[in-house]
Amino acid sequence: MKVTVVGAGAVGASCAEYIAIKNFASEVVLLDIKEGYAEGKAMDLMQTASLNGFDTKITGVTNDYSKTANSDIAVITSGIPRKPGMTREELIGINAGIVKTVSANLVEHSPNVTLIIVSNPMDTMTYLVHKTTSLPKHKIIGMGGALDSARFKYRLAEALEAPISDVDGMVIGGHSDTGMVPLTSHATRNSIRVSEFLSDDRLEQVAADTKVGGATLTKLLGTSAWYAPGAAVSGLVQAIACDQKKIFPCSTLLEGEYDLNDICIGVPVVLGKNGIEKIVDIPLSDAEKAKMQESAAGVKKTNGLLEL
Ligand SMILES: O=C(O)C[C@H](O)C(=O)O
Repeated sequence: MKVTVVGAGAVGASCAEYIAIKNFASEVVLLDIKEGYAEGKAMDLMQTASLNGFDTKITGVTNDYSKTANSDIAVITSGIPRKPGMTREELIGINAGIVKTVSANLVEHSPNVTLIIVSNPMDTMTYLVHKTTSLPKHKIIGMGGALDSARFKYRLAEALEAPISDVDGMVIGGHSDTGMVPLTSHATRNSIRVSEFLSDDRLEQVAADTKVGGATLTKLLGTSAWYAPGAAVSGLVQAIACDQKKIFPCSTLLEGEYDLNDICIGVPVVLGKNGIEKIVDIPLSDAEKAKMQESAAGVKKTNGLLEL
């Protein structure tokens, strides 16, 4: 199993590290445009192999896509991160051109690759990859919901004063400060609905804190987060590589599901060796349906800025 990670910045390197530590891939190629940078990160990570007990071979390359040839899965983290006070949508001008070039190069050298898009604004970048590559829709996956759901579970556990392993919950919709739809009515603590433990006001606060999860970290760190994004990507890569058939919310092209068309947005999907193997249509309340439509309108507005 060969995995390429494009972009050796904090998110790309953290993603490569988690993939290696989970020890399911034979090879990870880290690619960056900055001369020697990916090579350095790869060497540093390889020097943790004996300490962390993994056999994954990590190599770094400077912008040489021939070294990514025949990748099974490739992750695109390239582009610029946002600064405090910015929205993800503001990155479209720079990141769209980068994601278009990177995805074309990856597909040229690995025509059967499954792509995972992390660069922001992620739902729009995922749509761009659909519009500009020949890959089938099940091989184009946007990573946002897995991360947002992890942040939702963190906030739920905090409110419940419970261990995170007791908590389950999912965030669908667009990966944006206003577009996320945390499914509070579906969230559980050990199979019991969290509404049995938390007031409506507290649950609303949990949802609000979840939606600005990335912005909160960007303010604290001066740039966007990397550990949870890297871990979330590694979870998707592992589900595909190991044919786990796990359900994650991912951004995928919708053709009628959730009453949406011609848009990539986060919905629950089954991930296995074929990439997205199924879109799971779950029943939503009227309020959740309305939020999903509102979220989709925001994503479509950003998609409208693409020069296709
Ligand atoms: O918040 C960001 O800009 C980066 C990423 O989308 C995140 O949610 O951490």
